[in-house]
Amino acid sequence: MSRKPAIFITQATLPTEYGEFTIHVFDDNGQEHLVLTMGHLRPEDVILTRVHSECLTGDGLFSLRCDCGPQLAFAMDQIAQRKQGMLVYLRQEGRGIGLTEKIKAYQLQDQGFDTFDANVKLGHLPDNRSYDMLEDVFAHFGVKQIELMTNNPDKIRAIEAHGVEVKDRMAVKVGHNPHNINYLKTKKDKFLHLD
Ligand SMILES: Nc1nc2c(ncn2[C@@H]2O[C@H](COP(=O)(O)OP(=O)(O)OP(=O)(O)O)[C@@H](O)[C@H]2O)c(=O)[nH]1
Ligand SMILES: [Zn+2]
Repeated sequence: MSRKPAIFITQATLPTEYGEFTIHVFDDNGQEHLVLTMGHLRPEDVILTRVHSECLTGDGLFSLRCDCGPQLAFAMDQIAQRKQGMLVYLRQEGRGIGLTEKIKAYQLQDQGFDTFDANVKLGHLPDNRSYDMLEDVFAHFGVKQIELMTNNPDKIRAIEAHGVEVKDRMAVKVGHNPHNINYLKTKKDKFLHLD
C-alpha cells in the first residue's frame, strides 16, 4: 500500500536563544514532525539543513549518553549565523524504536552491550528510522538542494533517494564527553558514520 503524504498543518514564530525561527508542524500519517526555518528558502539556493531525530534525553534532559543535545544546538546556531536554513525535527525517538525501548536499550548498555547490539537483542532493527516523509517536507518548502549537517551516510543516501540533492556535507563533531565514548565509537564502527 502506498504511503499517504505528510501534510503541513500550521506554523508560528519561535524566538530562541539563537534567533527567531518559524516552527511548522506536519502530520505524517498520525505522527507529528516539526520543521524550524529561518530566512527565505529560495529554490535556487543550497539550503543549510539538519535532519535531527528526536532524543528526549539528549535534546531536553541534558543527557551525556549521546551527542544529540549539542548537535541540535550546533545546527540551530549554524542556521542562525547564516540567517537561512531548516531544521527538520523528526519524532523518531531512539532511532525509531521509541523512548521506552531506548531506555531498555540503555539498561542493556549498562550491562555491556553496544547501541547496535542492544537494539537487536530487544528484537529491533539496529536503526528503525524512515526518511520517506522528507520528500513531502522538502517539496512543501520548494527546497531542491541542501548542505546537510550530519555524519550519517544513510541519511545522505535516503535524502538523495527522495530527489533532493545533497550538494555538501557539514560534519557535526560536537558533544564528545567521557560518557559517550563507546556510543560514538559504535556509530563509526557499526553504523559507518563519517566523522
Ligand atoms: N535505540 C537507541 N537509540 C539511541 C541511542 N542513543 C541515541 N539514540 C537515538 O539516536 C538518534 C540519533 O541518532 P544518531 O545515530 O546519534 O545520529 P544520526 O542522527 O544517525 O546522525 P547525525 O546526523 O550524524 O547526528 C536519536 O533518535 C536518539 O534518540 C541508543 O542507545 N539506542
Ligand atoms: Zn541522543
